[in-house]
Amino acid sequence: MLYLIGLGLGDAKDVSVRGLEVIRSCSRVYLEAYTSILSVGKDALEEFYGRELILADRETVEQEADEILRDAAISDVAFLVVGDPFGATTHSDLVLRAAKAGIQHRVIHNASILSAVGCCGLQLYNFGEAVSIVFWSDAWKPESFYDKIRRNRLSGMHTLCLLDIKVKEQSIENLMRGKKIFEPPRYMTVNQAAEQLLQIVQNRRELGEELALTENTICVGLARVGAPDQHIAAGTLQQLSTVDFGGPLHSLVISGCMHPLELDMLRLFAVEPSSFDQINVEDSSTYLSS
Ligand SMILES: C[S@@+](CC[C@H](N)C(=O)[O-])C[C@H]1O[C@@H](n2cnc3c(N)ncnc32)[C@H](O)[C@@H]1O
Repeated sequence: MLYLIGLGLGDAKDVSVRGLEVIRSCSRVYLEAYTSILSVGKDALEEFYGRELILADRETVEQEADEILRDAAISDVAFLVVGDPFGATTHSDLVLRAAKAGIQHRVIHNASILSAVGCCGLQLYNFGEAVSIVFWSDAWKPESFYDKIRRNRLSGMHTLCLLDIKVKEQSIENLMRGKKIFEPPRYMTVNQAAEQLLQIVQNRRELGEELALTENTICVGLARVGAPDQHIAAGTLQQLSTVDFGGPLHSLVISGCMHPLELDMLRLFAVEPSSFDQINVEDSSTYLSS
């Protein structure tokens, strides 16, 4: 049996009781280590579970899936994912491979950022498509996430922006020389995401486009949700570009049409309460101009 087990978001002890029992009984336990992280780290998890964990990076999961699935038809193998196993698109592939090999699978769910984001006060029912914001490089500055945010805002929907994680990256030089030397991991901050969005707003303004969001659009930054030191701040996109959110992981939400209760909740986290004064909750058409 292949078990996909969610670990939750904040702490080693967020694993469910059933998840923990299965982890302790499996013959091998993999820890997926590229779509999300628990800031407590692998050692703390091993100590709490009383099990050795095998780190599974993107290469292992995508190119050596057969090794993960080895003997899973006759013994139990656990694949641990921070958050919920299906809070990332990547793990359907492992399930499909298991099914093809005649291996049964079971999922033990847990909290995901996709549901925990509701802690900021914006209602989960009012979110549209989630987007990923990737790190820009000198040569590659994609803007496709802006167009998805635009579509959500036109429908009055909020947008959860998941922010890029780069682990085991090689510099072009090391890649060309075939040297397996990796750059330090990088986790996109709310500030970096806001700065990239502000740049796109500026680009679109210069093109004369009607803007889907501006410097003054109300957004929410969330860091380390579920951990004891989680940090949430609500304010304009411009304001969030300078708030210090501390260590990873971070997410950014772009508001859509807000119910008065949602606004009241956001005010609890306001960077500057007066930023919320101009918002007319009754009229969703104001969102294209705010
Ligand atoms: C692929 S997604 C989510 C994966 C995870 N399996 C889940 O269900 O939450 C990873 C992204 O979610 C966001 N994220 C995950 N955990 C977070 C947390 N505790 N606080 C804030 N953002 C988080 C970050 O933007 C991160 O880059």
